[in-house]
Amino acid sequence: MSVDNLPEINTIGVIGAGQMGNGIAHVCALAGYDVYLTDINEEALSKALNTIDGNLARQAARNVISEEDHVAALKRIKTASNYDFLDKVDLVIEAATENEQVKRKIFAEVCPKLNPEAIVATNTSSISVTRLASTTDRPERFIGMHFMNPVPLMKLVELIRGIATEERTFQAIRELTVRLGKTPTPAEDFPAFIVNRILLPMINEAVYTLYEGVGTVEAIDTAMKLGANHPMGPLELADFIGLDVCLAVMQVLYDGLADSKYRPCPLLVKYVEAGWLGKKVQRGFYDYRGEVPVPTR
Ligand SMILES: CC(=O)CC(=O)SCCNC(=O)CCNC(=O)[C@H](O)C(C)(C)COP(=O)(O)OP(=O)(O)OC[C@H]1O[C@@H](n2cnc3c(N)ncnc32)[C@H](O)[C@@H]1OP(=O)(O)O
Ligand SMILES: NC(=O)C1=CN([C@@H]2O[C@H](COP(=O)(O)OP(=O)(O)OC[C@H]3O[C@@H](n4cnc5c(N)ncnc54)[C@H](OP(=O)(O)O)[C@@H]3O)[C@@H](O)[C@H]2O)C=CC1
Repeated sequence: MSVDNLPEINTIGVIGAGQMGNGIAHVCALAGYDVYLTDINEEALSKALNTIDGNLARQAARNVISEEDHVAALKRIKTASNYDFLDKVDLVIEAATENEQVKRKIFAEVCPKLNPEAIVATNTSSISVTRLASTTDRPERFIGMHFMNPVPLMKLVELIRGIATEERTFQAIRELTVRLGKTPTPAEDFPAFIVNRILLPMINEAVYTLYEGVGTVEAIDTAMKLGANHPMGPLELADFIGLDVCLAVMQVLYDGLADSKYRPCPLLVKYVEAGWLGKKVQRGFYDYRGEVPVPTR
């Protein structure tokens, strides 16, 4: 459906400066948008800017972008430790922790400070967009915009309409996605959408395979890399995504679809309870503290 006079998007606020937030800020700034990046954790903000700088430098060194693009993109990103910038943005992309209560609290604080026309997008991996939208003052201008990790490299963005999402909101975010150099794919608003409905049960099954002693960490990852041509083994990928995110998605699938086939593996639960959340904390199915990753089982 074509919709005239789509809302103009020039300035974007990104909430949550973890691995996804920094990737989203990176691609938005590189595409010419002004970006405000915020997080409850000030340390996360400086770490995110360093990561973005490093990733842009790597792209420039490999001639994917020019050095001028690198410098200009970095200049377009402002970090903020409060929400004073919100009246300046046309779009907020929420990329905070995968926890419904955290996200609801963010929307409750953010929405009253936004321009009434501003769009709110969530990068949630699994949570109902309709339910999140219903907690805001703008379900018509609320949408799921699910980027893939690592954001600067992955081409896909799943777009998820909530039940009330207006067509012009969908089309504006679709157009933005294309301007970011990504391919949008619509997904219906059911638990974990498309990619994670398929990918996360595969990862959970890999953890069961480890739990039941069918293979070691190394054997399972080697088997799937060489036997199924996956770029990363499932346990390496779980560490890369974050084991907390993997568990949260499995829990949403298990609760939302009420089917025991989505039961999170107890070993995945144990790793999360230990705080061994994967690469971002240097330990998960591999220990990353040395020169090369060492399997932890
Ligand atoms: C959980 C959810 O809600 C949804 C999800 O995101 S699920 C996760 C989806 N993502 C995946 O499945 C990723 C699977 N892995 C891969 O595709 C690949 O391993 C990979 C693309 C991440 C890395 O590829 P690789 O060839 O092994 O790595 P490497 O050779 O080091 O890097 C390839 C390029 O990526 C760049 N790169 C690697 N990691 C990067 C990162 N985190 N950020 C930015 N750039 C990165 C490198 O600079 C390199 O660039 P050039 O090709 O220009 O040299
Ligand atoms: N990891 C992945 O591969 C993918 C993740 N996603 C989704 O993206 C979102 C972010 O995930 P990811 O980047 O991996 O997670 P991270 O844990 O790397 O980052 C989340 C960041 O959000 C911060 N945060 C927590 N509460 C608030 C708040 N109230 N206001 C602002 N910031 C807050 C966290 O701070 P602190 O650490 O101090 O709590 C942390 O810095 C999740 O919804 C996730 O499901 C989507 C696609 C892929």
